[in-house]
Amino acid sequence: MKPHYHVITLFPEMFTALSGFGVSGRALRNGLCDLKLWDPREFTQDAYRTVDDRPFGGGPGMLMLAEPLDLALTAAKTALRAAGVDQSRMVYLSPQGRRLDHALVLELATEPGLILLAGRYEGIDERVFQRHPLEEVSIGDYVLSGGELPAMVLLDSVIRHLPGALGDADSAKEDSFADGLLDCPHYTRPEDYQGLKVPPVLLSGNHAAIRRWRLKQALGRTWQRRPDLLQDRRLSPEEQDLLDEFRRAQEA
Ligand SMILES: NC(=O)c1ccc(N[C@@H]2CC[C@@H](O)C2)nc1
Repeated sequence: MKPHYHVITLFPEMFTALSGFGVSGRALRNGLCDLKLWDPREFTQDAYRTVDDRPFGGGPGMLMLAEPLDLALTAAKTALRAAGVDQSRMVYLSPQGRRLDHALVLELATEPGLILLAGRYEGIDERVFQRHPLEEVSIGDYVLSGGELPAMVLLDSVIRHLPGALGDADSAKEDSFADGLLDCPHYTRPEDYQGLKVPPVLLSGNHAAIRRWRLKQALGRTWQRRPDLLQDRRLSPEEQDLLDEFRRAQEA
């Protein structure tokens, strides 16, 4: 059953960046999933279609009003139920959230429905969280002007895991983070670019040696750049040997 992704956003046109290009665009076009955008402004009842107001207690900027968000979230839930999806995970993108990582992406990729709330201004009225079981998710420790780009980052990474989204060739791209390591270096034609050569093993046709070389490079890079990832990852005897080889070569 294809997953249904619903996003509450004041700027639905931004989402052509996801729906109009590449892997995510093809997945949507091919019906591997669908995307529905809900503009809170459509759920206002005043003549000025007001979606924001000043914060109680003072302070800079504006906040998104609870009512238009509450009505839009409820509309999305109702649409999902009509499509046969009873329980959808509801996510609010914010720097206060759980960090998005491979594990969370895999979890979200199994959901038949997702409702994402992309905020603007300084944020949203807290009472929205009392009306809806929103989980907060962050794509990193920095502040953005809106939740739309984080929503698209989340959806792009999730869509890549849907069956059929990636051809077999591309799915290798997932392998590195899937096995808890950084990616190895990549090379394509020409064999000699401005005097810079391709590692001979990659031209050897010896697939066992190529696999080992790539694994060694991935282990070495992870050790150099993200040793924290190696904390949580047991190494096989072969992997330990390859990493030792890499480190000895570094020290030589
Ligand atoms: N790091 C992140 O994932 C992130 C998410 C949202 C965001 N900004 C929005 C604008 C107002 C409020 O809704 C939150 N910034 C950073």
